Amino acid sequence: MSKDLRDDSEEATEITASLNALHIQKRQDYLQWDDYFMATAILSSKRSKDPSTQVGACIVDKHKRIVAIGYNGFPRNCSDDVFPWSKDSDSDSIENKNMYVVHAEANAILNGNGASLDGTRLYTTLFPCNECTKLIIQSGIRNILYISDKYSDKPTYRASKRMLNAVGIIYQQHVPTQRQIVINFDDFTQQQPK
Ligand SMILES: Nc1ccn([C@H]2C[C@H](O)[C@@H](COP(=O)(O)O)O2)c(=O)n1
Ligand SMILES: [Zn+2]
Repeated sequence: MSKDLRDDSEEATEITASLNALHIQKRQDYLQWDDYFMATAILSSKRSKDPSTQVGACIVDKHKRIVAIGYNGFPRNCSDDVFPWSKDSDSDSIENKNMYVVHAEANAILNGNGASLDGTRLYTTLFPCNECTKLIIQSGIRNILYISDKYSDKPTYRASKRMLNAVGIIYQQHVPTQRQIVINFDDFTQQQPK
């Protein structure tokens, strides 16, 4: 390497070091988009009252804008304290929660406030069932990212994949770029001016 080039690269390193010291370089550990949207779905799932499985969903348009969020729960005005959370009784029983729960994906689609969902991506913490898949297809969602596929052997979920494959909606398991995201309210309440 010529002396001039070495001098230049040394100077660049020094400038980077000075900028780092002044904290005016952009942060490197910011959330990646897919992690951000899936984390939003996870945060939404925390609102669910279902004692066994909490599901969250987040719908994002092509401009990376969140257009809707949802989680699994009973329909509006069907009290969480009156309707049953059990699924022990047989599936046809009116004491089975599945008679009443609106799935996270369905709630997200319904929460879209009438905005077109054409060409959007769905981030969901659990693979969509066949009923939600019908809504996903009809609403124009084109991609699905999910975390868990724990019910993949059930006919309901096999039917989902059959429909998704038939219409060419792409689904893939989300691979996070960071293992965890910690939310600590104290980080903000104790923030000082810099
Ligand atoms: N893709 C899905 C699948 C299920 N849900 C909801 C429906 C129930 O509230 C709960 C599953 O309960 P489990 O059978 O595990 O006791 O999750 C959903 O919202 N989206
Ligand atoms: Zn569903």
